[in-house]
Amino acid sequence: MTSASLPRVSVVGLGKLGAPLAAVLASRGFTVIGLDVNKTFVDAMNAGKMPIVEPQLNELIAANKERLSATMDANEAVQKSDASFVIVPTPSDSTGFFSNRFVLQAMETLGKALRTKKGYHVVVITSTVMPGTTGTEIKAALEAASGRKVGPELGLCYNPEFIALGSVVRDMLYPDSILIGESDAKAGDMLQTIYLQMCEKKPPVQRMNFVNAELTKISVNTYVTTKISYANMLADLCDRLPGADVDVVTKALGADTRIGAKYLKGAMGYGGPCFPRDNVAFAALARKIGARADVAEATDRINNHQIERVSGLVAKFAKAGTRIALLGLSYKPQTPVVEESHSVKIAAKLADAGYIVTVHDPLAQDAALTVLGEKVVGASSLDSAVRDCDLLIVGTGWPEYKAIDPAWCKRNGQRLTILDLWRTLPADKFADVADVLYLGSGR
Ligand SMILES: NC(=O)C1=CN([C@@H]2O[C@H](COP(=O)(O)OP(=O)(O)OC[C@H]3O[C@@H](n4cnc5c(N)ncnc54)[C@H](O)[C@@H]3O)[C@@H](O)[C@H]2O)C=CC1
Ligand SMILES: O=C(O)[C@H]1O[C@H](OP(=O)(O)OP(=O)(O)OC[C@H]2O[C@@H](n3ccc(=O)[nH]c3=O)[C@H](O)[C@@H]2O)[C@H](O)[C@@H](O)[C@@H]1O
Repeated sequence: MTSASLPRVSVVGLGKLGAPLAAVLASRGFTVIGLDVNKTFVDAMNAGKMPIVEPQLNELIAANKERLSATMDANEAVQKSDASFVIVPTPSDSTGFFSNRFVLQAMETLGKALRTKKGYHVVVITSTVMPGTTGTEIKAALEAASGRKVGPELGLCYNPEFIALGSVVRDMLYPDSILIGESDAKAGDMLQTIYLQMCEKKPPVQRMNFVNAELTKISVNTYVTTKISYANMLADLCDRLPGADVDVVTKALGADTRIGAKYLKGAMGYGGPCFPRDNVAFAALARKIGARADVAEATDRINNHQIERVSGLVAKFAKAGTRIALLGLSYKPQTPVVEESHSVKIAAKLADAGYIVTVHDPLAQDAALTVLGEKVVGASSLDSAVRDCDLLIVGTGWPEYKAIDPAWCKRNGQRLTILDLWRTLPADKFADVADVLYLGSGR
């Protein structure tokens, strides 16, 4: 299709997910206008450089400038588009439910703008929302603000993304499948057309009603976290069984196609802005409506237990007052995000237990220090962190740490203990100077 024959798209919320979606759509020929309440992001998109760490993002924005713009004016965004993707935050509340307050604000501004727009428009909710809310409060807010009924003149879809930070662009271009919850076939057809043009390899498209799509989104994340906690439960077992090695067991397990090898590494727990909260939301929903969610609840408990598991192990090797260097603070490598990071939680727990903790991260050190405050000290460099400690912990498996020089680990007549939570360091390289202990293997 030519750009002129494609639907024009607006993306509401130019954050970690919205900015890459806008850039990927523009790179596939769509004319895209971004809308955000944050002027910094709008200006940055117009200047061609977003302050978001995501591979390929700024290259795509720069290469597709002529089809990509951003505004703070909802009227402009609505007038210049046929479909609006809403990707605003849905923070968890104290009960574990996601709050729709930003989505409802977006319905209000989009709805008002739609009052003066002629012709068909589809509103697509991409933010993760609680099952049962697109067809109720979100639809009601859109209809009230726009003065239109969802139907022939106004489409509504729930269309979550299954992308992981650090590979957002690739995941958008090559998704396993596309999930569309639709108000009616006309709305779903337009969204399917957009995806079949946007994705490099045409994915299967699963179309359904809103609630099934909403449930599928949090079920995928909840199921995957179950796999991770299962692997961590195995790792805990292997720690205590002489000769056992969790990598050997999970490799064999994953070879069974009913199980599969992905997300089955027995190591630390899962963190980040999505996995922990989606799992908790799933369980909270089940409890609210009288269903059971024992698996999700156990998954969360095992995940939280990983912090105790590591601090218990540290206590075996080090007394309070010991200088510990903790390397890696982001919730996974290649991102500055520290939300629900196990490493950050471990750093706080060790500091509270009286250890002297120095932390290092290639990208996330400042963000982590904002959370940890003065409990810990930020390292001035990787080598100083390694040289000036009595116990070294590799908490997040950044590839950079593979290059640690064994000479930095030399201690006067003593061997350094290294707890390598993700089995990142090549143990043999350190054989002369340090004992590298991997979690998940019986010693
Ligand atoms: N980041 C991720 O890896 C994924 C996020 N999600 C979901 O996507 C949603 C957004 O997540 P992120 O992009 O990470 O959030 P983010 O916080 O990085 O970005 C959200 C953006 O929305 C803007 N915004 C807030 N209210 C607005 C409004 N009324 N109108 C216009 N813009 C508004 C903010 O200024 C911000 O730029 C959440 O529901 C999240 O659960 C889903 C899958 C993956
Ligand atoms: O709903 C979301 O927002 C997204 O959440 C995750 O994406 P993300 O959090 O960016 O990152 P992942 O790479 O999946 O890692 C999540 C966490 O799981 C951990 N993990 C991963 C794999 C594994 O075997 N074990 C394990 O603990 C990682 O270290 C990390 O802390 C999902 O992978 C995406 O499909 C989903 O769209």
